[in-house]
Amino acid sequence: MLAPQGGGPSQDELKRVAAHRAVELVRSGMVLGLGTGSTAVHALDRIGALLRTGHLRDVVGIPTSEWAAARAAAAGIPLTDLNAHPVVDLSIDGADEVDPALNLVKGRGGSLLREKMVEGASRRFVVIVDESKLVPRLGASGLAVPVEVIPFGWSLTLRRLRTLFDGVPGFNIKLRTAATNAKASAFDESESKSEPFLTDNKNYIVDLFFEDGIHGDLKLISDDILRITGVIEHGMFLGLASSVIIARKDGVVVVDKAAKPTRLESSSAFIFRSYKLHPRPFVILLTKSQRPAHSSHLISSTQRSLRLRRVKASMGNYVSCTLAGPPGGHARSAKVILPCGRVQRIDGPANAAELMLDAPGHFLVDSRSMHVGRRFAPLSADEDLEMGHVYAMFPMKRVNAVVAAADMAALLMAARKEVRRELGAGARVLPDAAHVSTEVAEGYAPDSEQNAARTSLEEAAEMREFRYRLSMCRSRRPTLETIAEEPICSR
Ligand SMILES: O=C(CO)[C@H](O)[C@H](O)COP(=O)(O)O
Repeated sequence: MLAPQGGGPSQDELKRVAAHRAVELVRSGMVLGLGTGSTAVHALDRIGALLRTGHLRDVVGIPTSEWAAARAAAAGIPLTDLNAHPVVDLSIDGADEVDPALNLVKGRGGSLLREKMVEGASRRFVVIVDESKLVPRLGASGLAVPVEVIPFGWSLTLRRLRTLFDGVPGFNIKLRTAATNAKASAFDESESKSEPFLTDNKNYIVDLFFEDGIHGDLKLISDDILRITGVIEHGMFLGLASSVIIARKDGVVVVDKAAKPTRLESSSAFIFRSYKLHPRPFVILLTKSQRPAHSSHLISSTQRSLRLRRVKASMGNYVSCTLAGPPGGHARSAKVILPCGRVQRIDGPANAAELMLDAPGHFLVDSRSMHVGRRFAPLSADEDLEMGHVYAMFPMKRVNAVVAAADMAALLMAARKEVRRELGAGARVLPDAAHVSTEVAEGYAPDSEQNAARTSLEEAAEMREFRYRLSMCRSRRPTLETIAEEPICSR
C-alpha cells in the first residue's frame, strides 16, 4: 500500500482508483451495465484488460450510451442489450452528485435515460466517484440537474418545468446546447455548437439549476417532473445506488446503501446527577445516592400527575432532557440516538451530513422538535449540530411521516437504557419508557386527525421494528459489510 505522494493523486487518478475498486466486484459470467463518463471509462478499460489476460471470462456488457458502446468495444468487452438480458448482474457508473442518502444526480454527459434503464434493471449498482461529487443535497453543486424531454414542443415543456419551481430562490432553467454538453462533461469532445444538444435517443435536455440545492421531498419532486407531458426522464437517481465507492485523497471509502453505521464509535460515558430536568415535575433522574424518602415522594406525586397523552405529545423534550446534561450547564457535546438505539456522543463541531453519511438511508431530527401527531422536521444536511441537543436518526422512508407515539417510546427507551448503562439499575427516568411502550403497542388514543389514521397495528409493528433494531444492536455479529477504508494504493 502506498500513501499518496507530493500533492496527492489527481482527480483522474482518484476516478481510476474508485473504478478499479468497483471492478473487483466483477465475476466471470456476469452481465454488466457499462457506465458513461470519464470515471466509468476506467472501469471499461480495466474490465477489458482483465478479459484479455483471462482473469475474467464470459462477461457481456450493456452500454449506457453510444459513447460507452464505442469505448467498451475498443476495450474488447462483448456487448449485448436489455432485450437479451433484462436483468443485469452489476452496473458500474459515475455520477455528478451523491447526497448523504446515496441519491444521485446523473446525466451531465446526457446519457441519463439509458443509464437509468440499465442501472434500474441491475441487481447491484455501484457508483464510482471522487470526493468532489459529494453534496449535502442534490443540486447543491450548483451544476445542472438534467431532464430529458422530447424535442416536439420543448419550449412548452420547459415552461411547465419552470412553473413547477416557481418561487424557488435562485432557480434557473436552460435548454442544453451541444456546446454546454461538451463543456459540462469531461468526456464529450464534440465541437462546440449552439444547436440543442441531442441525446442518443434524439431528445433534448433541459437543465435545472438550484442555487442552494433541491429542498423538499425528492420523490414528490420527481413525480411532479415526470407527470409533465413531454418529459421523458430526469437525472435524479433516487434509491437506485447499492453502493458508492468514493476515492478520497486519503483513501477509498465504500458506503453501502443498507449499511449500519458500524464506523460510528460507541458512546462515551455521560455523567448524570439528580436534578429536576424540566419545569414540569415528572421527568426526574434518580441515582442510588438519592434519599429514598425524597425519591419516593417525587415518584409518587409524579405518577399521580402524569397524563400519558401529554407526555407522549411532548416527549421529545423529555428524551432531550434525559440525555442532554444539566440545565444551564455548559454543554460540550451533542448526542445522537442511532438507528440501533445506541447513543453516540459528538464532542466537536459536526453537521447532519457527516452523520448521515455514516448512516445512509437515514435522516436526522432534533428530539425537541418531535411531537406525536406532527410531521418529522428533518435537519438539512448542512445544518450544524448544537451542543447540548439530542438528535435521533430515522429511516428515510419515514421522512414525510407523522411522529408516532411508538417513536417517542423508542427514543425514551434508548435514553433510559443509556442512563442505566452509565449509572446502574438505581437510575430511573420517568415516565417509565417500558410502561409507555407497552401502552403504545397495545393501542394508543390518537392525539390528532393524522394520528387517528394510524392503526395500533402499525404502531405495534413500529415497536417490533425498534425492538429488532435494539436486538441487532446487541448482537456482536457484524450484519453487513459496510464502510471500509484503505489508503490510496496503486494497483
Ligand atoms: O451521468 C453521466 C453521464 O450521463 C456520468 O456518469 C456523470 O456525468 C459523471 O461523469 P464523470 O465520471 O465524467 O464525472
